[in-house]
Amino acid sequence: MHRRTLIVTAVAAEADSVAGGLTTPARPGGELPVPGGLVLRRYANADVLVGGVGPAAVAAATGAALTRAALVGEPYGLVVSAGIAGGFPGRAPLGSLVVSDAIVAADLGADTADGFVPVEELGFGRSVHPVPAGLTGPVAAALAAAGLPHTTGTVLTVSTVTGGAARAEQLAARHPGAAAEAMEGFGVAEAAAAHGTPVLELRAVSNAVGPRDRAAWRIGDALDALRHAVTAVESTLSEARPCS
Ligand SMILES: O=C(O)c1cccc(C(=O)CC[C@H]2O[C@@H](n3cnc4c(=O)[nH]cnc43)[C@H](O)[C@@H]2O)c1
Repeated sequence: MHRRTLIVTAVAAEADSVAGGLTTPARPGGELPVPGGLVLRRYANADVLVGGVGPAAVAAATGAALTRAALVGEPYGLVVSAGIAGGFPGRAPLGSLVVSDAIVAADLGADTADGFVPVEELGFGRSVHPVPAGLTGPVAAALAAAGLPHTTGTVLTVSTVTGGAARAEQLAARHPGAAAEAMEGFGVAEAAAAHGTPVLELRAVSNAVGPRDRAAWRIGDALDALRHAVTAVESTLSEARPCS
């Protein structure tokens, strides 16, 4: 069974890479306005949305697109948070891809004398969206079949880009399964969950998580990797059957 996928990026350059990787044709009419001044780029099996940087902006944008689709009786079957990311050293090298097995809001909680406490332990909310194995596995297999370097792991969502070794070590210690950090996945996942829609995060690594080193960023390579990844996983996204 085919289903339509909503692919959400933070910025237009990422959406260009995603759209450039899709091999199916653009839908007649091409672009569709969404409440909030957003625009959906429409393709045969997927729509691409530039949702903004950070979890709050992207949650609002994703919610608007999901609600529009539901109201016109064309709900999406899958939501994908896609873009560039920081990779944890030793887990996700520059230019490689990360497929989420969980999406975690790494700074949603409280700082205490005993260290960081996630919201669940404070007694409210959630900071983790598990990704169905029936999504992660087939998407990773499609990347492998295309010969694209990748890893599966937790993708952390942060509101502040990590810029030092101490913070990188703290995050890696707190989340041993973490492969990458970015700024939108958890917002996309919250909106998808509100609509009962499965969610996956797909990231291409542009920089290492750790001390800030602008000269070492490889944003162009990561955008190319994202485009190749989308070509490789396009049919899997419409066909994979999520089952936890
Ligand atoms: O100024 C800096 O030090 C800096 C370092 C890395 C990325 C940025 C960005 O402004 C990009 C944010 C944008 O890209 C995603 N992204 C890419 N790398 C990372 C990262 O290491 N940590 C968190 N987010 C990253 C993110 O999803 C945003 O959309 C600035």
